Amino acid sequence: MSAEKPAPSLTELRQEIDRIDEAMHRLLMERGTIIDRLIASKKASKTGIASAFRPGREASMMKALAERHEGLLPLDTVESIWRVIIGTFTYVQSNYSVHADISGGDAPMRDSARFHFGFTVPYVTHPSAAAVIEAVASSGGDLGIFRLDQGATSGAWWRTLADRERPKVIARLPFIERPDHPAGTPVFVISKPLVDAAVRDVVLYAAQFERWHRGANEALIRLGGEVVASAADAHGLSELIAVPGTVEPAQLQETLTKAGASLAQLAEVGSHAERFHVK
Ligand SMILES: C=C(O[C@@H]1C=C(C(=O)O)C=C[C@H]1O)C(=O)O
Repeated sequence: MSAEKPAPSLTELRQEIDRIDEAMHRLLMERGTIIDRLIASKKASKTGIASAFRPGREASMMKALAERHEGLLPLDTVESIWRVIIGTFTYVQSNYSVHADISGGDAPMRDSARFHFGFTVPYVTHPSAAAVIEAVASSGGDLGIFRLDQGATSGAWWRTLADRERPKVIARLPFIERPDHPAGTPVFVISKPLVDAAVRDVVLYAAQFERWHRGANEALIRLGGEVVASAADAHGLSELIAVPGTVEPAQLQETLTKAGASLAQLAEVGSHAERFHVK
């Protein structure tokens, strides 16, 4: 009969945890030592350091994290830890605030901001998407967040992003989509234009129609696109349309026109990374 190995003592297990915690903390501090070089490199880039946020890089890091993850630690936990790390590392490169539209309630927006950017980054509330857009437009390098599923009363907020210098949508959160996400309210992130640092897997357009046709919906879906939001106003019907970045504006215009919609105006209002789902 072989003697059973005695169970490790609590003291031994705690020593093991202390060793791992110290190693993790030292690695995080080491990650921090890269910041000065990151700042210098971004200052030299075309986009500059006004906003250090690089949404394409973040989306691919979050996707890699979800694909790599295994074991008993919930994905919610590792995702939130890395969101805080990344949001804070972006903040220490160049301070920013997150402006949130709380017209649909503060709690889901606060959860989203804290989950995706942490507690070090200031959270500033506003009564509407329009107010968030203006706050970002007059800031140095702040971010704004608002819900995709705005009520009809919020109007066609996306139209105010159309001019070249205006803020643009740069990300859609959460990066890792799944049922029961702990901060899963779908939100757009806006910032001043990121020039060549924007990710263009999905491109968003403000489209103004004199007349819409149901067939245009199906034609849009065949292109891999969708209507994200719509609002009727004095100018007719205004839609926020998302299409894959590979679709040229002329192709989008032709597709909608051929399907019977009478398009008066089409303007790009931002772009974001390809959406990523896990079960
Ligand atoms: C570090 C960078 O800056 C930001 C912070 C990131 C991070 O902490 O990993 C990733 C992307 C950027 O939004 C970077 O551009 O690589």
